[in-house]
Amino acid sequence: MATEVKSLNEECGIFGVWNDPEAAKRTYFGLHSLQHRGQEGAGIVVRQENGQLLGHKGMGLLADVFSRPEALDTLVGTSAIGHVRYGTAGSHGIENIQPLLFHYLDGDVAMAHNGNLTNAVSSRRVLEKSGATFQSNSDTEVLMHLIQRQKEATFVERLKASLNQIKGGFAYLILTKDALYAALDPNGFRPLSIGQLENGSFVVASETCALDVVGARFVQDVKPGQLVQIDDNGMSITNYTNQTQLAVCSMEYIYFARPDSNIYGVNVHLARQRMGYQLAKENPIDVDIVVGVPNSSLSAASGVALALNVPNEMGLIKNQYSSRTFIQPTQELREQGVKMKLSALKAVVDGKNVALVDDSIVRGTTSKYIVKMLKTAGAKSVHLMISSPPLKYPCFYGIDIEHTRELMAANHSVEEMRAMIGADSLHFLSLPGLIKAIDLKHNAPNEGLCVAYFDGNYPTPLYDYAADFEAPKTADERVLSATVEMEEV
Ligand SMILES: O=P(O)(O)OC[C@H]1O[C@H](OP(=O)(O)OP(=O)(O)O)[C@H](O)[C@@H]1O
Ligand SMILES: NC(=O)CC[C@H](N)C(=O)O
Ligand SMILES: [Mg+2]
Repeated sequence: MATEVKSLNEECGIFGVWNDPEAAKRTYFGLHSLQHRGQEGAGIVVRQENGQLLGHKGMGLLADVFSRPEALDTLVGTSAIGHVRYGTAGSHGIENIQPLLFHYLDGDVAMAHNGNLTNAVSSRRVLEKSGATFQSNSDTEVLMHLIQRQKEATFVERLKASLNQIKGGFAYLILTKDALYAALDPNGFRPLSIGQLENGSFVVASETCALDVVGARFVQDVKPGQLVQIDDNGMSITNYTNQTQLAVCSMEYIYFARPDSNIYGVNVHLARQRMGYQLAKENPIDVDIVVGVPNSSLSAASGVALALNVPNEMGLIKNQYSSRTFIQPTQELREQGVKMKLSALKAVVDGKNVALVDDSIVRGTTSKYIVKMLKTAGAKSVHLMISSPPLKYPCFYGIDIEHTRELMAANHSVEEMRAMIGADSLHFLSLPGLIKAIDLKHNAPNEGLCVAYFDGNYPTPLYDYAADFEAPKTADERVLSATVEMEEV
């Protein structure tokens, strides 16, 4: 399967609007600002005047999917939802591109989902046994079939009952002829914000950067366990469950979200800057310049430079046209991908001791290559500073972090990693340092953050994933298994 060069894969972006004459175009602009969250495919569904839903979707970037003006012009209606996808479950084909659209006798339903359900496979098995026929093979669709099987009288009641049956991470937007619904999982793993346009219409989006782009005023974040209903009477918010505890994904702050977004009132750029600041306070190294790895680490690099009191220099350039490089996932081609993406500035790094700042190490491909590149460009020494703790555990709630076996930090000590990467020193931000830097101050474990990728403490049971979950081996276990393998030879 062809895959993108990126090793930390994005998740999905969702956007919805109710009662706006420019619903489809508004959704297009909102989705455009969420493009960083998913590049596999995109789609928009509108509610037409007769109450029926009409959609257009395709593979690739939003601008490719809507490259012909007619595609957007035919989506006439005053309410819409849209989606940009990076798949976490099911195949990567057109059948799983969202919004998913269903036609029933009592009305059409469309849904867009960011997150990953942890009980989708087992739920689907039960649903199929009782006669359900799925149109896709992604986890998202399970919710629709659950809704159809509930006995309650109203759609809202059936929806609430179904939301209590799905597990894992989800931010859902659901469009019917009567309303736009937004629902967030009981841990609030994924961000979701409500805004209001000048004409009074409500919009809902994965990130606040999408509210800004369509000219909406921020109203509030959707909270864990909430169901928001927006219709011609305005907006109402209820809870479909009271068993909630905030555990918003810390990787949103570290890497995924756009720097101009705010999640639970915390600006992403400033949080990254504080991560860098804290990282340098924990590791006060002696260098001449700080260089951030573009783009996602530039905020953290500014914080490192501030704390070390040395210049923050542009020692690396990112080719802005390389992000769509789909290649076969071999290590050699991955390295070629980094080469196409980043170049060193000899004029800046020659003869310098460099603090190189990146937000994370997944496989180590980027770091290994950049350290080599900076040294080739004349850097005297390269000290790699990572503005998050070592990534050791996979994510099951909606971001596609590789399997344990591919995570460098799950399989090697920090000193082993340093040697493999070829850096003069290697430093990570501590977990308490990360929590302090994000500064959510929420009354929940880790101040309301999910940090399972770093400490393996998942806030929920893993359901369908529990059996296959491979915890990283300790150093002793690694030695033991290597010995067993040798004996077997
Ligand atoms: O250790 P690795 O396997 O190389 O993965 C880590 C890198 O991946 C991410 O960047 P990415 O290249 O995905 O995108 P970015 O340009 O948005 O930072 C992350 O910011 C690190 O730089
Ligand atoms: N990255 C996501 O949020 C993906 C949503 C959904 N699980 C899908 O695979 O389509
Ligand atoms: Mg990067």
